[in-house]
Amino acid sequence: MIKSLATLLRSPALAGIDRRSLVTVAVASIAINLLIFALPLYSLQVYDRVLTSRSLDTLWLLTLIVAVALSLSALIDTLRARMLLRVGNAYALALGPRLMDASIAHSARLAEPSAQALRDLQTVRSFVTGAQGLVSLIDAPLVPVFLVGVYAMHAGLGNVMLAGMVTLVALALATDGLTGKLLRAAGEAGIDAQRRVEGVMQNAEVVEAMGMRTAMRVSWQVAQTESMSLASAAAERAAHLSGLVKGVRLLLNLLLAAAGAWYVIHDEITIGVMVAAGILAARGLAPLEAMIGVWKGLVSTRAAIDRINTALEHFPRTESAMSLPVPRGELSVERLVYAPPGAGQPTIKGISFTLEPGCWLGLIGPSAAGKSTLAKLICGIWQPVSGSVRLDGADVFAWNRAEFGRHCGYLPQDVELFAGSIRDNIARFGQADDAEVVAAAQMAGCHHMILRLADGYDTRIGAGGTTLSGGQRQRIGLARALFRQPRLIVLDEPNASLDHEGETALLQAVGRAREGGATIVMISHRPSVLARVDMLAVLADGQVQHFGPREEVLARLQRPAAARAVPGVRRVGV
Ligand SMILES: Nc1ncnc2c1ncn2[C@@H]1O[C@H](COP(=O)(O)OP(=O)(O)OP(=O)(O)O)[C@@H](O)[C@H]1O
Repeated sequence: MIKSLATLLRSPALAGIDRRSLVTVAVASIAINLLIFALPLYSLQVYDRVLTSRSLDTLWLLTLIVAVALSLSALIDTLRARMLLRVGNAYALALGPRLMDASIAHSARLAEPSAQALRDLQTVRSFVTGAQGLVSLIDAPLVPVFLVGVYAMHAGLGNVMLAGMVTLVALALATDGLTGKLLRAAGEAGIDAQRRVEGVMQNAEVVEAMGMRTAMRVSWQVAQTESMSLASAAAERAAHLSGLVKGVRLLLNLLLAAAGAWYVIHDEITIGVMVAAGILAARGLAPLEAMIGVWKGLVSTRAAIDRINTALEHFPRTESAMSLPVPRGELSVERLVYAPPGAGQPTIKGISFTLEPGCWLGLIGPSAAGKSTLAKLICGIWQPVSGSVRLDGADVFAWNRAEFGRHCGYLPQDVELFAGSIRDNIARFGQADDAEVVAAAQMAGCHHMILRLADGYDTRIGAGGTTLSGGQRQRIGLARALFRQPRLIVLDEPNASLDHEGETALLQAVGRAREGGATIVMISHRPSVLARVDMLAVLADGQVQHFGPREEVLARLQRPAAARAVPGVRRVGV
């Protein structure tokens, strides 16, 4: 048990806990508990000395000393709570950025939005800082000190307390055995219900348009009810055990009083010892009772720590800290193989090609050919199973994301803009001169469109802000991709929502980026686009069917047999 506790404390999820402050908290706990000894010692003196000597001076002096000791104990207790608050907050602040990175990587690589690890971080923080958390457990290791104190007074009373301790520890273990599994299952079911809610809210328009509210509500209710019934079953068992614990505690008090009285009657101890031992035993057993009280929190915190560890293990910092020079833009895709996580079959099956800097590649192929997957691999979002994508010889996946991002512009198929101003979105939420933002917008052909909005570049989008049309979003997304003229530009169906004017602006922008030496990969089936590219790649079933200069590939596609071999390419109609 101690070994597993040590492993837990060393786990990456708790790496951000300030150990030195915890040692201070432990020292404070020892001080609090030692000062508490003043009360039984006071009773001992008052019952055995003061009452017999009837010395009021001694009584006042003793009362004053013990009052100071207890006040000091209360003060240290408050400071300890404040320190735990600071430890918890510092922990969340220290681990938060890494978990945010891991959550983004998780969501991007598994294409499954998940902020669970960040919620788990708050669970651990609340446990460390809350009154019903770590502070309830922190006194538990000092229970033996109280036991020794009671034994020092009388072995018989010590035995009664030891029996009480063993009973309470057994009840704690029973609580774990009877409720732990249920609580963990309830937690998982709760997370599942939460995921469903998030999914529904993200696609609320679809739900409303097609009257799917009832079906979605029922699906959520099923998960929610399961979570609630598991939690209720656990709570019911815990309530029975809690009643039992209270009963045991009352019985122990009675037993201690009875045993004390027995020993007093047999002249083995004084009344003072009897009262002092009762106080010591009660204080000593309290942390064990508290431990049972916070068991639910303990189980959910343990599960949260496990999930944080998993998130950190699956998405460790694999990026190189090495700073690389600005690439020229030579893109080489080498024997690239990719299979989605959990899928047996690869969706990219050994693709290889090279693009010179300043080359514009058009990527075409039927639906589900793997075009978007290839685009994500080229941007280093997903990790290949084997092979690599290299920009100027450096593996894009291993490249430091922040640094690689400066050289890469990416426009996904579903353009997502973030809550914030249009300026922030174009500037990728970093520091930027106004001139740079305007230049990117002008290049993407959306400068005038932005100026026509109520607050121009300061127009807020997202929650509580303006809702942009699909075409407007796509143009701002393009400006974001072109911001600061990256060396590699990957555009996934960038003209899907664009009108003729928008498409002309897009082609001009990409043409200018090419003139500036950027390497461009563009997925599109529009003839107007394909007429402008330098190279053309035709993808089918995760493989390159044709690759080469545009004219050459188009000529090959004109042959009926070739076009038949790549279904969907016919509609290019070039
Ligand atoms: N996150 C994912 N998890 C599992 N499978 C995926 C994932 N993303 C894509 N796939 C699968 O990979 C294959 C290629 O998908 P991809 O989106 O790359 O095709 P595409 O050529 O871009 O299609 P389209 O033209 O329809 O957008 C498909 O079979 C798809 O089901």
